[in-house]
Amino acid sequence: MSVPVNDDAVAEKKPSVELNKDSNGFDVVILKDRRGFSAQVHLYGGQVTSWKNERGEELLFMSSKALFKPPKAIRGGIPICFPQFSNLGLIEQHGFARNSFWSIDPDPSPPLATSDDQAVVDLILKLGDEDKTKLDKTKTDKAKAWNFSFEFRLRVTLGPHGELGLTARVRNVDTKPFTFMVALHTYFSVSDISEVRVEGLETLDYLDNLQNRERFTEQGDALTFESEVDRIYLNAPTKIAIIDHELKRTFVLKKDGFSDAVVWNPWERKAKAMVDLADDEYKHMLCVEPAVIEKPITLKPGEEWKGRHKISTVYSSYHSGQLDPMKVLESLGSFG
Ligand SMILES: O=P(O)(O)OC[C@H]1O[C@@H](O)[C@H](O)[C@@H](O)[C@@H]1O
Repeated sequence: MSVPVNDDAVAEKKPSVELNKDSNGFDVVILKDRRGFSAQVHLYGGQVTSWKNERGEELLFMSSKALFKPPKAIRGGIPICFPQFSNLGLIEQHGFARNSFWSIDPDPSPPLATSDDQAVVDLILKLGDEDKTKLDKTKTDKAKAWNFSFEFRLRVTLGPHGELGLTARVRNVDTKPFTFMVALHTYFSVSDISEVRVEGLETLDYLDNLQNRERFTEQGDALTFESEVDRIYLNAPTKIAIIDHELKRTFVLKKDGFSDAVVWNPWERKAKAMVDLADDEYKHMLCVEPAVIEKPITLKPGEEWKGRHKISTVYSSYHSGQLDPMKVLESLGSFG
């Protein structure tokens, strides 16, 4: 059941999209839908940094200590890991997309678009032959180790029911093949990590980043959290649900083109060691990230890869114990 809205008020509003500046002077795109949902996308990182519902409540987690200081990545929202995940390669941790300045994509035109039921922005990060020299100067030596001409297009959409959609497309415009990993490192805002469970990953195999990426099989009914978790779930299904008992709110994730899903919470000790996360903030965040890690993608010249990530919220009157834990995903069958 979604939160009731006044249909007359909804009919009067139109979706909107505009380019603006944040308080640090960074370029941001603000999307608004008819119901009062909104999203903010920073051109720095091509990163969604806010997604709010019609009551103005933030649905993504953003650290109170996030640094808006390039080349540091912004801690929260949806950073993009590309062309490498974590330290699984020669270049910097999680790649360079999250600390590069993206542009508004002039193709398709117009790049900031609205229709009756959605607001859209198209961003691009590219490295063509003519850009290589320019980008090389701004990149660390490590990033130069992945030196191919590519175009990464990101479409961010705020849909008719406030759902947030990200479509990622990577095209090889080089003369040589290249291989990459990618993750949409989504930080969800949760009431209290101890009150949250994740459904959809039961019985899957995962690589445990805390144990030298050894392979295990998930045993439990659903994932719950009582200590640090850092796992790459392999061949993850299309739908995953994050159920927040305290808020009676479920995030429904639908993905396409991303074979894996990362689940991460740093917990107390690691949070304390992170300069851009307050000590207690690990309690209010959970990362669930559509990703391609175990089997990286190779594109020949001219080829393109596409992946989609769509998130929506469902509010329900159930609370812990009232609903069969295995049935939440099934009961969300109408999600398109
Ligand atoms: O601190 P970073 O580079 O943003 O990474 C945060 C976390 O990102 C997760 O996706 C990884 O699985 C973790 O291992 C990592 O610690």
